Amino acid sequence: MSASASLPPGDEKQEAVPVRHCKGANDLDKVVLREVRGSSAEVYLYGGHVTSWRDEHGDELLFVSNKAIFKPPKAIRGGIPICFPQFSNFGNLEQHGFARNRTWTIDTDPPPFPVPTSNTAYVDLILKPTDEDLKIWPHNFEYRLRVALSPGGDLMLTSRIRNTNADGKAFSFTFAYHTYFKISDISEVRVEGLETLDYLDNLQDRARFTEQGDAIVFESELDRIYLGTPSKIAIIDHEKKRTFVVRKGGLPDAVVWNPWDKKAKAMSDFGDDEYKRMVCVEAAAIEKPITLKAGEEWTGKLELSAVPSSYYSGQLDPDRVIQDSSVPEDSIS
Ligand SMILES: O=P(O)(O)OC[C@H]1O[C@@H](O)[C@H](O)[C@@H](O)[C@@H]1O
Repeated sequence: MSASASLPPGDEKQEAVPVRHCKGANDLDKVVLREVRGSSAEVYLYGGHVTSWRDEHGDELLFVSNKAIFKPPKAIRGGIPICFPQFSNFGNLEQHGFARNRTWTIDTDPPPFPVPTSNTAYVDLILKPTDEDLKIWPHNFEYRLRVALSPGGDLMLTSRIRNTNADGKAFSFTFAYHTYFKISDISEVRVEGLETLDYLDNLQDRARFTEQGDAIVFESELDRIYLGTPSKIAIIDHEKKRTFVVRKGGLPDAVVWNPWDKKAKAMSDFGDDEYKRMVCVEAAAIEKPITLKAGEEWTGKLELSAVPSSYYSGQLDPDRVIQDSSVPEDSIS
């Protein structure tokens, strides 16, 4: 059942095919991945952007705004935008870089890649700079993104970015998988795994603080870059009795963001009350930009699982959450 999406655009009615290339909102190309037990994911070629991840019951796990604009050049509000080659305004490019509003292509012949376990549905995408891109960021690169859905329904994103500069020049970039998780109610959610860490507070000119709480809870706007984080972070949704587990490799930092009411109202592509149903926890490399010499490649991985909260019952101690891993460490870093 493993398959890459080299299939021609087709009709979504043929349900059994695990990887399907078809049309999404506003006729944009998208790829649908289906896993044998019923979970699924959707990836738009616009942005190389995952817009849906559903569990085996069909429950959506990612937040996408009802007001999201599926139309270039605006990035899609929700899902997993890719921030590259710049996170936020850490540089002279547009906010969060340009990868999230470029149209990627399906990579039908990616270079050797660890073979996914059988029954994994996946698609390989590629982004290369256009002449226009090279005017604003004068570096040649090949960005290969694999989006995969495991037989258990875990969503796995692997980014491989190669410096293909012919002039031998190095380049540096910052990066984030800007994941919007769908939650029952922001007041019922806590994020564990970031305790005692230093963070830069985007709401206070990026001043540096040390996290004092047992876990992050939300009572107002929050916009922080946690530094040097463990490879595992848990988002616990008490009302839904569901825990999202974020595992990351090659991405030392983690951004936590909720816009709260005022900023929600200021965003044209976001509903006034939608901040209650989302939280962003973003695996990132920000404080220390990644530098690639000509010919070098960097890999950044994200693995998302959704498990019943009882899975962690009695072991919400953050150290336990971080150390208890069902994924071998070497498969993620
Ligand atoms: O509106 P954008 O460009 O998608 O950014 C959304 C948010 O993205 C977060 O990653 C930033 O920390 C926030 O400061 C920002 O507001």
